[in-house]
Amino acid sequence: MPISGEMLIGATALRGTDKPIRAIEAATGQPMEPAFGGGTAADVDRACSLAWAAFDTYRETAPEARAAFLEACAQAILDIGDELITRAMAESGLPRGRLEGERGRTVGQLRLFAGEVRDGSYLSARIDPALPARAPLPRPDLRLRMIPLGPVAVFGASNFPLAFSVAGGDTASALAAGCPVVVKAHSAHPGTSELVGRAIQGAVKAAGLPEGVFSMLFGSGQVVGQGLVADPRIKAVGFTGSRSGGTALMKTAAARPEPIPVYAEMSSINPVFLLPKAMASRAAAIGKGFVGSLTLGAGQFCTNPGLVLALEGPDLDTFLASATEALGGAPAQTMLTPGILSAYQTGVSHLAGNNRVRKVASGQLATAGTQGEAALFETTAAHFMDDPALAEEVFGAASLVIRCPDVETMLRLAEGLEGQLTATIQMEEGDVEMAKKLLPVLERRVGRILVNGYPTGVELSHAMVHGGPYPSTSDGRSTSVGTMAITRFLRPVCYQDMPEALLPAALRNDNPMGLWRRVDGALGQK
Ligand SMILES: NC(=O)C1=CN([C@@H]2O[C@H](COP(=O)(O)OP(=O)(O)OC[C@H]3O[C@@H](n4cnc5c(N)ncnc54)[C@H](O)[C@@H]3O)[C@@H](O)[C@H]2O)C=CC1
Ligand SMILES: O=C(O)CCC(=O)C(=O)O
Repeated sequence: MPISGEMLIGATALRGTDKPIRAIEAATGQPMEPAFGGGTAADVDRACSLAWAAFDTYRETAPEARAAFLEACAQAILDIGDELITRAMAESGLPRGRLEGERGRTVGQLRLFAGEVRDGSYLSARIDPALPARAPLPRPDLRLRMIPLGPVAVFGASNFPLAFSVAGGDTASALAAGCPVVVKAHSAHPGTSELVGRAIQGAVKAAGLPEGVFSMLFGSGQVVGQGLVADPRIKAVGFTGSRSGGTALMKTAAARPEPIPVYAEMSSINPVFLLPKAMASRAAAIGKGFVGSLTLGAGQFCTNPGLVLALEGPDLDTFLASATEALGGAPAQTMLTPGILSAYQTGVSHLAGNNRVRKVASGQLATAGTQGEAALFETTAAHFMDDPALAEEVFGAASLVIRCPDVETMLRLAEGLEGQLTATIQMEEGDVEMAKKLLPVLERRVGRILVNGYPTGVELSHAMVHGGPYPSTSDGRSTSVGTMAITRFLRPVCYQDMPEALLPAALRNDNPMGLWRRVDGALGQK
């Protein structure tokens, strides 16, 4: 499929007339063909108008039709073939194996949501039958179902050009909920975005759905990004990126005459707690495993383990020696964009230049100006507490180890952390008492707590939480990965004393959708 540089607005493809964007080949730093015309305010208006026009029809599609559409999107992405992988490799610098895996995850996500739509439990159907004889007052007939919020603006992420981008988790969950989607493609991978966008556009057409179910725009954060979030027909926002970008969108959304929810995944340093018995039994193995997670994808994961907390002592020295050795074998890696590389280098040089921080180890030296070198630093708990800048995310393969004098200090540091996507505990049976103290603190701070693993690599499943308190996300009440993500784009409506003829299928007496429903408080399939 030739990449044209056009935006996709409903069923049409057109060239934006605002400042053009070119992808930069990540490995060489050279601009790539073609140029992608940027969207204007008029393009935003057209995409939002089509999305709004599509909403009432799309939201009432039968479960089977919507599920089949999601599966058709997945198949259409696979049908692009190797061109998708080679273009994504060029634009992102990520290796083939990673992108093939990411494509599998993207497709798997769409299929998982197809299953969720068929299952129907997300509708949360509840029926409280009327109690006309209740004294002192009769109870009316009350029925609840979840309905979709409306068109959703989705911002593609730079670091996952497939799984968190045009057809990524936010798009999949919004479409599953019954919301049309307008994507602002990330300028780092416009060609990949166009290929995926055309696959979705084709699936919309083949399913006979209204064209406004999906649009995709290129352009600037100011015109297209802000324009979408301010548009009155957009009713929710999904975003993965920087804290400054996410908080700017939160402000715009909150300042609208009708404020809307923003689900922004932003910065997280994902603390790893190394408990004493685990360190006594396997400090060297933990050091090696940690470096594997730290350097995955050049560290460009929001789940990257950027902070390690451990007790002072010889086991910590063993951990550091092992991590140093593993880092010595870690090649420098191409980073996603010149901007992300330069932000990473600035973050690393701030740590290196901080006289309260010591550089422990480095990865192999860069062989090209587009590569980032991994780095490991250490400091003391006292210095960490004194200098809030040390808790800021350095997006890339850099991490800071905190030497804690005792368990109480480790707990105090945990208590002082900002909201995080994940926290990891490395522990053995003998660490249970300490872990019990840590757990309530972490529950208040993070979205996913894992034991004896590493935080990078999020599973697609029903119980997954990929979210967390601010600033890891703008709204810690939900997840961006896993089927629970559908709830972000839904709200409840209650139908009181509604005649059967007006009730949605989910709430009719004969339960034509065969849903599990809560009838008079009891869950059952009736
Ligand atoms: N924690 C995480 O998951 C991630 C964090 N980042 C961080 O973000 C930095 C920059 O990377 P990007 O991916 O380019 O993120 P970014 O936040 O700069 O951009 C993401 C998207 O939001 C838009 N945008 C940014 N600021 C905006 C604003 N004020 N108004 C409207 N739209 C706006 C951009 O045009 C782009 O489409 C990285 O160096 C890293 O620190 C990046 C990717 C993932
Ligand atoms: O760890 C993962 O698989 C997901 C990471 C992520 O969501 C991100 O980097 O934006």
